[in-house]
Amino acid sequence: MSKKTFEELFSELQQKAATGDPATSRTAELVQAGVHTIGKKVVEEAAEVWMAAEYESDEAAAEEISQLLYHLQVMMVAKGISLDDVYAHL
Ligand SMILES: N=c1c2ncn([C@@H]3O[C@H](COP(=O)(O)OP(=O)(O)OP(=O)(O)O)[C@@H](O)[C@H]3O)c2ncn1[C@@H]1O[C@H](COP(=O)(O)O)[C@@H](O)[C@H]1O
Repeated sequence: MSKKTFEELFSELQQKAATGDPATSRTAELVQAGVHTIGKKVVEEAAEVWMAAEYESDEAAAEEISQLLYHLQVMMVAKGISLDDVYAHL
């Protein structure tokens, strides 16, 4: 299992969005597709978090949560929203 922090993933995604090939990078593909496509993935993953938390194992819920966090970060990158922009509201 790969392990990275929220901040490390965000840096990686910024790099992928800037220089990644949409044919091989999911992040570059999503950023190219745009906010509408990313928004649908955010909603889909949020629903999967809810279902996994209610009906599946903690491990399954954790995996769905990781996918939601990934798609939220992709949305941030696509919009040019930084970690500090979000942390300012926490
Ligand atoms: N953490 C993630 C990550 N989590 C989720 N996903 C994507 O989200 C998908 C999960 O959503 P679904 O189960 O709905 O997948 P799907 O049904 O195939 O999705 P659709 O194509 O139908 O929309 C996975 O198949 C991945 O494509 C991720 N894709 C990439 N990362 C990490 O992001 C970094 C950059 O990745 P690339 O941009 O692909 O190089 C790497 O460190 C990756 O590990």
